[in-house]
Amino acid sequence: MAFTTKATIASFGGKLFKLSHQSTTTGTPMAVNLYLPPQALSSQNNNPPKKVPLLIYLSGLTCTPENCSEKGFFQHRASQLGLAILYPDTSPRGLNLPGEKDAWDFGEGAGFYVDATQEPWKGGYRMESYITGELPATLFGDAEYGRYLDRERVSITGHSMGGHGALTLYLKHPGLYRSVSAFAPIANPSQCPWGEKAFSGYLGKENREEWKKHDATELVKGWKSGDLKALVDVGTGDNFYKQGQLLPENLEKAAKEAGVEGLTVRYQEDYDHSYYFMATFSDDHVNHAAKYLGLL
Ligand SMILES: N[C@@H](CCC(=O)N[C@@H](CS)C(=O)NCC(=O)O)C(=O)O
Repeated sequence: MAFTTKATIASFGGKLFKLSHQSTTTGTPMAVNLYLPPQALSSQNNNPPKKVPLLIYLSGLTCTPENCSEKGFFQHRASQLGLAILYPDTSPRGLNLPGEKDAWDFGEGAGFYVDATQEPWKGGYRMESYITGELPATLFGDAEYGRYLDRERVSITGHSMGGHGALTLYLKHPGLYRSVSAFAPIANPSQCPWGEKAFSGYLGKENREEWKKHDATELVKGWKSGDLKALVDVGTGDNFYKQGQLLPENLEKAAKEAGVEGLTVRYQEDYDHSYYFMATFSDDHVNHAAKYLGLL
């Protein structure tokens, strides 16, 4: 369903639009933020306006579309290059399922970008279908916003749970995105406490084979689509990294053993899990996407 525009905010010469739409995939209203750079907006009277490529940013646990729009600083470099950014939500909200709000790492704010197969989650917790299907289809088809966007040039990035989402959706859907990057991703969720909890709930405790289809370290072993075009940053001062929630080394090892080229993992000395880390390296991640989107 078409978007309702809740707010329009000037940012780095472009505009951030706070949007909402009724999703048939989740059965709920979904909030999403869209940043249009100045290059798109200044051509709004051209017929058609200049179409710019799109970077989809998937957020981490507890987040809404606001966190990264406000303090990730992606808009800074995106405005210079002419790149739109889409900030979706991290789960459906308002389904009022039992236990949905009991924990910060499961349920609301923690959809893990999978389509749940287990009750009571499978009706609405369908974030993989939402992010890869309904959301881009709605956006590119939207009379107001779709005309600025080039649906053939899309890349994906994300943080933590969203880094897991970016990597797995990229690996599961070859050709859908031109490149991928991730900040502090949950890189091997089948082997860490966050992933075990989420996959047990959404996919079933016993269905470990099913878990592998949503695990970047497992998926990379079957990658057959050439150079990976993947950039990953992890801070060595990140407590979640130290606790073994992220496991980027497992992803690196799996890619190496499978002979998959094009994965760059950088360990950034002292940086933590926060947006101080994200904002420091967001220019690099926008540049990475821009390279494959024909902007650099
Ligand atoms: N609520 C958790 C932290 C969750 C967390 O760090 N979430 C990250 C993504 S995994 C985030 O972006 N949080 C929102 C923020 O920092 O603005 C805790 O208390 O330890």
